[in-house]
Amino acid sequence: MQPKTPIILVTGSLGSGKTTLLKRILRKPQRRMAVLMNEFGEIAVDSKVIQGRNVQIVELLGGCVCCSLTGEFEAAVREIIHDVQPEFIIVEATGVAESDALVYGIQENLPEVRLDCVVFIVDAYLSHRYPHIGYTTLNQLKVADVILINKIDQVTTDVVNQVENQIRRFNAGAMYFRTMGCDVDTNLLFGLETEERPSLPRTPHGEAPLQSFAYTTDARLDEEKFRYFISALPPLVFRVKGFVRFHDTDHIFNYVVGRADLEEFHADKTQLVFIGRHLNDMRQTILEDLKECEVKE
Ligand SMILES: Nc1nc2c(ncn2[C@@H]2O[C@H](COP(=O)(O)OP(=O)(O)OP(=O)(O)O)[C@@H](O)[C@H]2O)c(=O)[nH]1
Repeated sequence: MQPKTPIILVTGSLGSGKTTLLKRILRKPQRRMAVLMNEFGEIAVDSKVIQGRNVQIVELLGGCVCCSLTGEFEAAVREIIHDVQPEFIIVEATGVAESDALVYGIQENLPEVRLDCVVFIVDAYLSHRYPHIGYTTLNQLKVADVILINKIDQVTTDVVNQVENQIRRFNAGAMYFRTMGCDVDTNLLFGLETEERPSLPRTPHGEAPLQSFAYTTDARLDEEKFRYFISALPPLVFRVKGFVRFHDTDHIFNYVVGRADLEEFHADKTQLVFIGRHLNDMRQTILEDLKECEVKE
């Protein structure tokens, strides 16, 4: 059984740092990733070009592939999955005015993929100088799960606060990161790694650090209780990822800032990694709540 291919959508205004983030993600050498772009040739490439009907694929060194859209988006995604079987697809959605339509299209029309995370990148300097938020930006902003306030080296902390406050008015539910050169921990952001990392000492630019912990059990969980538990997770839990076993089915479980996804998949045990801010304070309660979901044999 092949699990769904996760898609990460990277949006943001011109010059905000989308390619910078992509390059950071692509540094993970051992993952097979495909990057789908509207424009071609931004990322330095070396080697063979595969021309399909809907997509032009360039094999990069290190197992990543770079794909440029030449036909329909959905057909291109299918072609990529068929031809290169990536572990992740990253879509740089430059110039996509209707991000909500793209998100809807992915969720409704592409059962072979799972929308993993929608990232929106803000240029802190430009957002301060030109605070008007246009239609495209607003649309991208509203559907984002993760918002990077980037280029904070070019402005004061007060300005960063102002920019963030203005943006939060349109999307209060997203997870915010203040970055220079999009320096987020991409492993955590996109769940590229699943093993437990109990506490992450890096504190980027005065923000509370991300923390994580894992929960593992051989017991099966009561589905209804688990769904309720997830719906009641505090907003500082940014991501949950792993496997969950119910009465008669096993699943891959993914949760990103309020959006949960269960996909049937064989698992030997329930194993979940929680990532968020101030998690160490909530860890005990979360573990106790999960214990309550366990079905007693
Ligand atoms: N000062 C500063 N420059 C940055 C930062 N992040 C990225 N840049 C620079 O900003 C410029 C634009 O970054 P890109 O990553 O190419 O932006 P983009 O969103 O992909 O640009 P388009 O594809 O043209 O929309 C590049 O010169 C980056 O090196 C940052 O945090 N601070």
